[in-house]
Amino acid sequence: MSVITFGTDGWRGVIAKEFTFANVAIVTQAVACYIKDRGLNGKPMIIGFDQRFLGHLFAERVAEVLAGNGISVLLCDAPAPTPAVAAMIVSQGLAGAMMVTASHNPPEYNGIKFIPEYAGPATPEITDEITRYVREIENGSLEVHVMPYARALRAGTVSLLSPRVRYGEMLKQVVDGAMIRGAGLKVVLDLMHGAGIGYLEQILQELGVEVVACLRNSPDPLFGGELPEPSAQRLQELARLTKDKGADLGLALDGDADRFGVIDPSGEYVTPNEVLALLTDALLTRQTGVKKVARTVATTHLIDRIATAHGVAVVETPVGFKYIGQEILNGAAIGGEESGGLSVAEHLPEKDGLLVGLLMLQLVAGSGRPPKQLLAELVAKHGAMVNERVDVHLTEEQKAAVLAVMKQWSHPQVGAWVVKEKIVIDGVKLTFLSGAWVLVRPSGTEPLVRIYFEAQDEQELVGLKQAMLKELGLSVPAG
Ligand SMILES: O=P(O)(O)OC[C@H]1O[C@H](O)[C@H](O)[C@@H](O)[C@@H]1O
Repeated sequence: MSVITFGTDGWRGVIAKEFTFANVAIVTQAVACYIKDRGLNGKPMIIGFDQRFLGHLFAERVAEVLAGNGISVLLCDAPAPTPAVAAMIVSQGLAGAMMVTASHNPPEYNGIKFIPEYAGPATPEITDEITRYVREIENGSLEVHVMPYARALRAGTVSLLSPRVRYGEMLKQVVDGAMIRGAGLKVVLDLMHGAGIGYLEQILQELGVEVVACLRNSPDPLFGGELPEPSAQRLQELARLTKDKGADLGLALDGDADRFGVIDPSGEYVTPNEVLALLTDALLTRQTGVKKVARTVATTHLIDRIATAHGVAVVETPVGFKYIGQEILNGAAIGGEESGGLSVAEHLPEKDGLLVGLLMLQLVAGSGRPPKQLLAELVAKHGAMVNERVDVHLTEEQKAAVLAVMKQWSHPQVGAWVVKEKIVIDGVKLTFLSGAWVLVRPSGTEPLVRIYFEAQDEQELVGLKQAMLKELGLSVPAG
């Protein structure tokens, strides 16, 4: 069986096991076939990579195969954020991008994200097409074409570029730089040894924001023994420093800088759901004529309450920014997801952790209030929503059993909760008359089942969680 499959966000594998130079060449050849099919091979492609082990060499392998197919290549001269690479597609009118990254996966992983010419994540239709080419290459009916790297450089088929300056300019066009500069803000950063190194600090400096401390600001392919994931649990040092240094915000990025982490000056973690709600409200307050916003099926319904209050529609998508990106292309002014992805139509249909940092600074600068205070005001207006995600490690059999229970769900109630609707756009979601909901779905990036809960308060959340886990035959505690 082939080890090359595309999950929620690209192809990922363990380095030297599945993620080998040979397999990178196969995936690249398949992408080259797709590009040629679309008649886009007259335009260059950009290749980026993050701080992972041998990232630059895997990127060179990608360059050799694209060059072997007669496609000109702009290769990043250093690790770069995924959104900076995607931004170059727009700014330079490119055929697409290939980003060598495994995002927040453990250090032994690497991967490839293909970003087509619309500058957002590839849709499943596109990755299915690429997978068909992968299979043809694997069974020998298509060949991999290679131009050795040194020759491609000499011939000018491959040239090096740094997206930093141009990307910084694009970001600064989306935010109100004068407002941010005028507020004299201080921040603490946590770059998690990732691709945001050299990018976020520089852009903040250009915007007159003082970086009082910067954690994990050096390349480390082992990520200091942790996952490069900006979750509450991994941002404790950032939280402590943000509070101790009297900073206005703590900002973090994931391994390839497309996802964000935000800390309130009180040292409290601001969840992605909360950030999405705050930024959706800010955008809908600032912009008139917005028709719709987008969120995934796993994301807080507080967004719906905010959008409804502004007379704006909400589109619910499966999990994965590839779906949100399509909605942004189709007119959603802002879109985001619970796992820490967000972007706006004025920018890119690709999630961008740096953009979120700047938008949060703009929010604090404009309101003069910290995120948690702004959230309290939102809750006072729209009612509270509390949420939790439980990630459960299960055997394949247990996983099938849990998903089957949900698929076949027909009872009118879960414990005391009366079912309003069963939604099956990704896993199975039950919404309840109380306004609470639960979603059960297999992860596309990790061997897990994710169970998401949302309720009006902690007490309802705990009760619903107990009732649902009991129905699923799971005695798993939260967290
Ligand atoms: O829940 P999963 O299928 O594991 O996906 C979790 C997340 O993985 C990646 O970061 C994708 O870019 C996101 O769009 C997705 O939300």
